[in-house]
Amino acid sequence: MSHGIEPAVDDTDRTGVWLVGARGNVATMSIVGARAIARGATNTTGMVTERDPVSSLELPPVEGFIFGGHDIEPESLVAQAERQCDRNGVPDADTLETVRDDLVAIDERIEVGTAVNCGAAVSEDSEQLAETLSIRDVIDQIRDDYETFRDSHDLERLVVVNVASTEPELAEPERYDTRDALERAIDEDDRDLPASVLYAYAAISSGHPFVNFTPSTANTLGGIRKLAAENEVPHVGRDAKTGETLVKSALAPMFAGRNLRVLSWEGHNILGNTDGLVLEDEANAAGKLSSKGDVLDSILPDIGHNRVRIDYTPSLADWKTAWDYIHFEGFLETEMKMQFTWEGSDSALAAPLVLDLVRLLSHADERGDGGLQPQLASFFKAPIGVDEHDFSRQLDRLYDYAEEHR
Ligand SMILES: O=P([O-])([O-])O[C@@H]1[C@@H](O)[C@H](O)[C@@H](O)[C@H](O)[C@@H]1O
Repeated sequence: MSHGIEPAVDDTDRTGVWLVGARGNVATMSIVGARAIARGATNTTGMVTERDPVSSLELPPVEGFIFGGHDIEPESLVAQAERQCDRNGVPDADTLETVRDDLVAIDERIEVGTAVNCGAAVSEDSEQLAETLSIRDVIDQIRDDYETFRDSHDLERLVVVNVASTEPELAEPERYDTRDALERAIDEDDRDLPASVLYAYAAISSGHPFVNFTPSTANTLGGIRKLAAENEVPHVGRDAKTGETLVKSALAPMFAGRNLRVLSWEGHNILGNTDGLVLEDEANAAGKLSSKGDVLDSILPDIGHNRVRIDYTPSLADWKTAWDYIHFEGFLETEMKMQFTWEGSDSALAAPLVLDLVRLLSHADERGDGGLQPQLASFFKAPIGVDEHDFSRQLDRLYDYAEEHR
């Protein structure tokens, strides 16, 4: 039995983290971050689970995480991390050196995945599971990869996290609203099902908690939600709230609370990483644009004009800039303006949340709490099954949960 190179903190608590899109920016930064924490090369700033009251829950230590994953990107994890270090300065060169051997070991556990129905922007120049396989065969292969990983590392639990590029939206998702309809579609080799659904189905039908960090369809399908509820498997999503939308969901309640009428809110996002490149394709961008825009519609139902743009600016690499212009009206019909600029390292904002979500879903799984996890809504732009978008109210739910279960 190989435990890989990473030290486990406690042999009875070995949590496996299976990243779909394991060589992408967010996955690479999550792995680098977890291993840097384990090796004492960085601290846990940015992790919600390291702050009271959430830190009082019994959560698996990040130092004990064992990583594996799927990807269609053949270039190694080390090469990805080196590129991020050179282009973005994150991680810095010293941190990268500290975790380099870990990355080499983890890279050997990354299996070839599928990008079926992910659009040309994602699947060009990739290595993929053979297109001749049936949908059922692809699911079986994915499940096999999960189980081999779990068994060979003697894992207590395996949490699957989708951090792959955003897929185009699935047309008529209500076709798969029941478990029967979804399973029949799989048996009939329905070629409309996208990769995220296959990964989510493989995970949840095998009893593995699932996180959808992206806007892709995955566990939002009715059939998958029913399967998770019936099998009591915890799952959560979708589209992590890391930057501009995080600020919006904290700021918009202020306008609502003071009865200031927002006439227009323009949000312009520019970034130069692979996510930005994929989102150049209109079909892939549709889901992201709607989860970013819907937050304001829900907090400010009488908003006059609400628009979000995302543009690819290659030279910015992973440094995402958002410029928001808010035109609003106050007493005596006085028109006023507010603007803000957010400049964030896209992956460094996302990575600690990946680690938090693995810990929190493991906690739910350990307690036997299956199905959706509404206490985790603050992590997402479009939390499945939760209508509340106000960041501080969402956080209250998490804090109440932590107080109750500490
Ligand atoms: O969280 P946020 O800054 O509003 O939204 C962001 C998107 O605008 C961006 O395109 C994507 O790359 C980020 O991962 C994140 O989802």
